[in-house]
Amino acid sequence: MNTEQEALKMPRLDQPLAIQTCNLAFRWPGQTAVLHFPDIALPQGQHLFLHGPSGSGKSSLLGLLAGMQRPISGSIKLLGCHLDTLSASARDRFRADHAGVIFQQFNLVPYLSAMANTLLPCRLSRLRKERSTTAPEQAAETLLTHLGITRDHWYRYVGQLSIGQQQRVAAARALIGAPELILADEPTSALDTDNRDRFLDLLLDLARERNSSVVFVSHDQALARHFDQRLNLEARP
Ligand SMILES: Nc1ncnc2c1ncn2[C@@H]1O[C@H](COP(=O)(O)OP(=O)(O)OP(=O)(O)O)[C@@H](O)[C@H]1O
Repeated sequence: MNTEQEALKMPRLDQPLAIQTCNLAFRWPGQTAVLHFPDIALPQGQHLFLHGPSGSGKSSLLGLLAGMQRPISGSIKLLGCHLDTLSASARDRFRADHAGVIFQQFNLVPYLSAMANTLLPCRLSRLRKERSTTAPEQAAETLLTHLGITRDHWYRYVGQLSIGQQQRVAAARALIGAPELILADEPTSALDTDNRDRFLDLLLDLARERNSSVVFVSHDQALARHFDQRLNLEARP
């Protein structure tokens, strides 16, 4: 795969790197094609725009950074931890403690309310619960309110919410407990331009408040200007 990395802002050398990858390659089980990825060096608190056409490997790379898959070669260092050397369960633990993931299809639990979905990370990770400066319920209320989910929607099943509302609940779930990393896969694809820009501004403002590093996947070049760094994956033959 031909790839190109364009740094809009050079990493500041006085900031520790939140994400550092080197010579990453990955092959999906049952496939012969190997995906090769450009190196990432993202300082803590910076925001990376991961861009490329459909099939270029954006979700695959995000899955590697989230520890959901393991590379066939190369290294991934997150917050100083060598993720690629950990077992699957240790990677799950690391993700629960340190990463808020917004999936392309949101992956909310349909039989739980917006509030219960938002609180899940604090139930799964003591670190996330303790990092919250207020009680988790209060943190969830604050996040849902910031993200425009009104009180009358907090205790509804997420299946009864609109796609845009579900997306914002997924963002609240990712942000609760101030994880150091936010990994977001095309979270604005179902939104019109106005809502897309509003959602992105909110997400990045909240990430900035928490000094979270963000990797944001999108095929929409217009969003690149909001980010510190940009990584382009090129079309695969
Ligand atoms: N679960 C999977 N099993 C096997 N192959 C997969 C799987 N997911 C993705 N692939 C393959 O890996 C390659 C990269 O896919 P990926 O979903 O990472 O691209 P993408 O850039 O995120 O695409 P899109 O913008 O359409 O979401 C494609 O050839 C795809 O067919």
